[in-house]
Amino acid sequence: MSTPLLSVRGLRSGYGAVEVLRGVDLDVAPGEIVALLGSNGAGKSTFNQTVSGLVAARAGRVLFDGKDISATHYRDIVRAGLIHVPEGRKIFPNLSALENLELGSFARARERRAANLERVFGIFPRLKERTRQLAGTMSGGEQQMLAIGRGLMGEPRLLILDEPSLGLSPLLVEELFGLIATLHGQGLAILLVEQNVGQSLEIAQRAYVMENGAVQFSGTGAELLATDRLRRAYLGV
Ligand SMILES: Nc1ncnc2c1ncn2[C@@H]1O[C@H](COP(=O)(O)OP(=O)(O)OP(=O)(O)O)[C@@H](O)[C@H]1O
Repeated sequence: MSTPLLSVRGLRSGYGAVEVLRGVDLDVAPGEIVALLGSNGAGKSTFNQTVSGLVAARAGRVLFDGKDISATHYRDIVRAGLIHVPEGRKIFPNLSALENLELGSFARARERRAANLERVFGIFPRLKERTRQLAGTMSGGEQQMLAIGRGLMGEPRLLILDEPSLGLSPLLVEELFGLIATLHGQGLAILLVEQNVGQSLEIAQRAYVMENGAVQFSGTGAELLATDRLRRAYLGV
């Protein structure tokens, strides 16, 4: 593998007395889609939040583009180009769609805001029709597009998507995975946390399976599918 864009070693974190991550190792190469799989409560969101600086790392190293960001403020992590689209469509419901998008260039790429807005509208034409609508009144799918669009406004070098297909209709899920493939085609590196295991493995170059705060498996989708226990656990086949 080429020099990783994101390189995580021995990462530990948690909440108060609860230890969640128990020494996680994970890499994402430039331009790679990596799927992060695991059952509910395995620690995937905690991993994303720790890497993004929202939850403090207790031990271990997080290198982004070769620099240790394990103790860096989340704003400076965004400035470096690691942008996290959190689980649950955390948009600002009382701001318009346009204002939500503009907030995406608060810390990074502010001077290219207008050009990036046009780019996001090119990817999500539906958002262009709804710039003045309050984000909280948009449909679930529109809110998810808004959350991803806001992430793209900051010109990510690595985009972390936390369960982007959650609650979307099958047609929208198709559309979303097509979009993720398009972004990848444009050279973007993506860490994709998903419950849609089959579709994730189709577009990801590699996958990690996390259980109880530790990586139990890493390899290609084909290798994961060749492991009976994992195939049964994650695909039910
Ligand atoms: N703010 C918090 N305070 C205390 N415990 C938390 C907090 N957030 C998460 N946890 C606990 O950490 C563990 C891992 O949760 P996490 O959300 O990282 O898992 P996950 O793999 O993303 O799960 P899911 O797929 O259900 O979203 C769980 O036991 C959860 O209850």
